[in-house]
Amino acid sequence: PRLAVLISGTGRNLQAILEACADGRIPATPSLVLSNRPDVAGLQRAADFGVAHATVDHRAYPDREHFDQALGDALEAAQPDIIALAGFMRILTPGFIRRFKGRMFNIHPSLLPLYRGLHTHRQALENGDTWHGASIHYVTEELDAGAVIKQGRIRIQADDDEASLARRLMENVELALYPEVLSWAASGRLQWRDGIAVLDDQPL
Ligand SMILES: N[C@@H]1O[C@H](COP(=O)(O)O)[C@@H](O)[C@H]1O
Repeated sequence: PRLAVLISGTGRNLQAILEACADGRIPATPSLVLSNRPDVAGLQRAADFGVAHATVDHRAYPDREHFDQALGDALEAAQPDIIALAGFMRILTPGFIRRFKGRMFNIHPSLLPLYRGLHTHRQALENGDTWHGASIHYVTEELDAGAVIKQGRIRIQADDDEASLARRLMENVELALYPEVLSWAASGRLQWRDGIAVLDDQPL
């Protein structure tokens, strides 16, 4: 299968995904990396792996609909079977989501359904939570509300601040979580059935 990845910045999740494709843990071919921001570190990571990459700059479009149309056309041209949003920070329109629904995943840095949207680390700290985590879910029209496939968690430490919590979550959870789920999707073990995530024929 062909895998496309959408990014907006640093690309640490992208790096973990491309490494897992390169060593066979994800049985898929990365066919395109798309960014909505030019000159971000993630694009250089794609270049280092020899993966096709491009920018569709959201600032060049009059509104979300026109941007999403262009983004969707660029994505479709790469004929991806699987699409991974990895630190992609644009809210996508329903029209775009319907175009790719059932084969599009996102990583969100919270234990969904807790803390949809932004500032998840800050909210977990402000609420005095014991646990914090990340979730891989299918992308649907409602933000961060698609079927959750897998989560990983860490215990919040007394001396944690937003930066340390984000770093520990990335290192201890996110970088392993996404390659595992994408290996399920690429091997055909994971399927989308009418809004439900199904692994090895068992609803999750
Ligand atoms: N959606 C969130 O944005 C961050 C992106 O980091 P990177 O993968 O671009 O380094 C990650 O923490 C991801 O969960």
